[in-house]
Amino acid sequence: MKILNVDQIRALDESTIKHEPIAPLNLMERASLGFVNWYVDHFPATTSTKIFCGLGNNGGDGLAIARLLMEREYPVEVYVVRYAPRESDDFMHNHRRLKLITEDIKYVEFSRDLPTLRHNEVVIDAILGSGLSRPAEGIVKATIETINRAPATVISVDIASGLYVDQANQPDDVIIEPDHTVSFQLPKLAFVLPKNGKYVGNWHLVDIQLHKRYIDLAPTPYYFTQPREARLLLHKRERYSNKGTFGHALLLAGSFGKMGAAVLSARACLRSGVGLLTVHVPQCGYPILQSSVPEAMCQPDGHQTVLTGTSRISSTPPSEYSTVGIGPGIGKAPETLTMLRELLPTIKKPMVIDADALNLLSENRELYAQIPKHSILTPHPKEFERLTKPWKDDYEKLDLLRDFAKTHKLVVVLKGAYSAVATPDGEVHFNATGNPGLSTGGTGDVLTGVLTALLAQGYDPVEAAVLGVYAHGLAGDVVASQRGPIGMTASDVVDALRWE
Ligand SMILES: NC(=O)C1=CN([C@@H]2O[C@H](COP(=O)(O)OP(=O)(O)OC[C@H]3O[C@@H](n4cnc5c(N)ncnc54)[C@H](O)[C@@H]3O)[C@@H](O)[C@H]2O)[C@@H](O)CC1
Ligand SMILES: Nc1ncnc2c1ncn2[C@@H]1O[C@H](COP(=O)(O)OP(=O)(O)O)[C@@H](O)[C@H]1O
Ligand SMILES: [K+]
Repeated sequence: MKILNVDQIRALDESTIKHEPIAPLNLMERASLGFVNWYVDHFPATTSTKIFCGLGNNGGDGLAIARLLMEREYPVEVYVVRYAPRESDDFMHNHRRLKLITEDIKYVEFSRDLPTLRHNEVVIDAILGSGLSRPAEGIVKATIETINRAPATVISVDIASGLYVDQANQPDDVIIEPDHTVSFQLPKLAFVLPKNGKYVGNWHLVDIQLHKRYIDLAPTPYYFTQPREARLLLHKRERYSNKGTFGHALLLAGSFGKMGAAVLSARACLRSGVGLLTVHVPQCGYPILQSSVPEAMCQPDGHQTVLTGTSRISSTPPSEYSTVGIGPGIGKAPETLTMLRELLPTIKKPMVIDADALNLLSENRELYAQIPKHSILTPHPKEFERLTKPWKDDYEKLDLLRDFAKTHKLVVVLKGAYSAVATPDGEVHFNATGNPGLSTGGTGDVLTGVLTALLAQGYDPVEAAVLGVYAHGLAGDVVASQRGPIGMTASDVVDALRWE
């Protein structure tokens, strides 16, 4: 699913109006009805509902929503925030229609006009939408602050008032902090950026049949991966297959005190369909890996506690494996850096690079050029900052991410809520699955195992990253639904991996 920018969203509305064709007012009615259908599904008709409307089309939506809810006998109060002398045409039209069914529309010009908001009621925020062009001030600001202080449940129409669709807000901007955002048809970039979490709440999309052809043709670097789209990437397992069909992966992982990372990663790799797996670990990890992951072959390093790449029992060079995954728990010993330095130029196929392998790279940036093209790197934000530089906001971080992936021809998975998969072509695919239960040690090691398995099976690296990140997050969601997010462990995530 595409994520469009604010100009495209406006053009999409216009294209729908022109090509369907549909009158602007009827499109507003459709959007408002979409919101109301969602609302009716979530809140009973006894819910005391206060709707705050601005003077633009977001406010017009609010007025139409008020009328539609009154027709359904919800106890509704309407407040029009009068911050400007002029209203939009569609606002005016909906204002007239609402006046036909109620005399009781309240106007907020001064703070004293604001009502008291209680915990058992719902506030619908239709003050400002995608037309936001400057920070909230005056009575708009006072209204937003009052709503944010209130114990009521808050639902924003389309986007929280005060939040920009696709550009950074300033730290002192006043923005609605909703419990839910109900938006129209397509997600907005603002919804998937970590710093905006409290200005979005849980977000939901209602389909208002905007012009499909416009969406299909609209150029954008940003996508949001839906379950249907991720599942389409899954390769079928052929009936006449054998373990050779699904590749032989080499995983370089673990060091003294961090063998758990190797175990988790290896288990996840095996749970993700790899044909054969060899894990190269320091000698101290040999008995651990052999006993806890019997399905994997284990190759002890020449060194007792860290990886050096040498092995007395190995005759197969890393370049001969279907793919190589490196990083979980390896530490940053000088011998391990030497191993990485020697390894990279020999590998000609995309590989997976995570954790301390990324940190070693960031401390030795001359190695960037040696990373096999289209390899998958899986930094969390701190690791990504080490690989690049600090950013001032999430938008600058996104630019850095796209730039880094393009410049070095890599697939970069920037992990977190809505993990972002950046491609060598400059696209970014945000992931829909996952939850805060995954914020626990070892889940990143699990992801490395998953991605290594997919590359070994011959998946295209971008598809491997999009599908792997999706399946990893989904496994986290399955665990959260069974035992709640708080008690989730990385081992649970491995066990919940499913490929169907
Ligand atoms: N265009 C369409 O066909 C549709 C639009 N829809 C709704 O329309 C909204 C966009 O409508 P508008 O473009 O009128 O935008 P808004 O409703 O966000 O209002 C923009 C108006 O407010 C002013 N403004 C911007 N920032 C302000 C600030 N900080 N303080 C005070 N005034 C400010 C602008 O100058 C402009 O006059 C969407 O968010 C959505 O809710 C929906 O009804 C779906 C269909
Ligand atoms: N709040 C969250 N919502 C969704 N996914 C999350 C969240 N927090 C963490 N994750 C996921 O959990 C994993 C954590 O990886 P990482 O930070 O490398 O942990 P570790 O180093 O402990 O293995 C990533 O895949 C990340 O996307
Ligand atoms: K709003």
